[in-house]
Amino acid sequence: MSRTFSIGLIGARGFTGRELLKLIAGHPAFELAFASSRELAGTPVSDMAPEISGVDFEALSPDEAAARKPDACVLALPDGAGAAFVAAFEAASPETVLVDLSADYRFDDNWAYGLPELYRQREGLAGAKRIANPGCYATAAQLALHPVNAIIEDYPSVFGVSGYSGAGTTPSRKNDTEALADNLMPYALSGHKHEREVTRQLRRPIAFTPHVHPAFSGILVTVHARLRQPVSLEKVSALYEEAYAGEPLVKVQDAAPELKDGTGIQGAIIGGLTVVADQRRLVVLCAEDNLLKGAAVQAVQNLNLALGLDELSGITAGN
Ligand SMILES: NC(=O)C1=CN([C@@H]2O[C@H](COP(=O)(O)OP(=O)(O)OC[C@H]3O[C@@H](n4cnc5c(N)ncnc54)[C@H](OP(=O)(O)O)[C@@H]3O)[C@@H](O)[C@H]2O)C=CC1
Ligand SMILES: CC(=O)N[C@@H](CCC(=O)OP(=O)(O)O)C(=O)O
Repeated sequence: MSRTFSIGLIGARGFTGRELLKLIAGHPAFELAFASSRELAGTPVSDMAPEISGVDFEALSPDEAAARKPDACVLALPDGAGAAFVAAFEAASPETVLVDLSADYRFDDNWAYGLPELYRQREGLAGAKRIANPGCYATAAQLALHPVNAIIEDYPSVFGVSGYSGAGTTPSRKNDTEALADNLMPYALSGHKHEREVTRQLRRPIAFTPHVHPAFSGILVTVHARLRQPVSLEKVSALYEEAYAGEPLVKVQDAAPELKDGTGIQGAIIGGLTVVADQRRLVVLCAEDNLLKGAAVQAVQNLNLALGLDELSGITAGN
């Protein structure tokens, strides 16, 4: 009988929290230790995740959560809300693996940056104790750019669209379905946190503009990059095929993925590779689900690596 691992979840009522509940429930080696939600405290988790019985949501303080000493705890909280929980675990249960979904620790060298397909070795994700989960657009943009990062010039442009679930459960214009109806909503035209995040990881500036689309979830990024030297489409395609050959969650295809192709899948799709302008300009697209590869699925990959399990355990490999 292989060992099971106790997993705590803080922010379980959120859009990413809901997806994490489903993944934890379906994971062969995970057992939900607790699910924290202030609003839903006292109600059964099965109301949100029917696969999980016998557990109620709790409104746990940081100290109460840390005192439970789970093998791992996922923080699915808005930016800025996780620090008290991190401090409590550092004090009372430092051995607990922490995976944070917010942007709070992505720029902290003491936390591993958890995009396994690109950085599992560089970041030492296997056995890591503190893992910062990448942002949703940042995941798609890096999967699209990393294979050609050495042959492009600065300032690739990234046009991103995300479903409104990306804005979280706190009401805002970005998750206002009436404002979004028949609309496409640009925001953070420059300086978005994912611009800084991708720049830090790829060590090059990018020009990123996000937009919200009317559907609940689904991310599509369209990238334009200038090539240092003329490169044929065949050579560029070979770079992507090689980069993701052994990665079941990243599919490389010829056709440009549409938004819906990435919605609801656990991985990401790269496609639409185009080389124009005397072979000096590259176009590439990436589609994913902001709540899955953009958040919860990636968090499970990171939990698996941190706990010494197969990286895709509990995840249906591929798209
Ligand atoms: N949505 C997405 O597509 C993605 C989101 N992320 C990031 O993941 C994190 C979670 O995202 P998401 O699920 O959308 O967020 P939500 O806002 O939907 O959920 C967060 C939950 O945390 C709880 N919460 C809020 N503030 C506090 C607090 N101060 N203390 C304790 N609990 C609190 C709330 O539940 P309650 O009030 O019931 O306690 C809330 O429902 C965010 O940092 C987000 O930026 C990352 C990638 C993709
Ligand atoms: C539509 C929308 O609002 N999306 C969010 C991205 C969610 C996310 O990945 O945020 P973190 O980087 O904090 O994890 C945004 O642009 O801020």
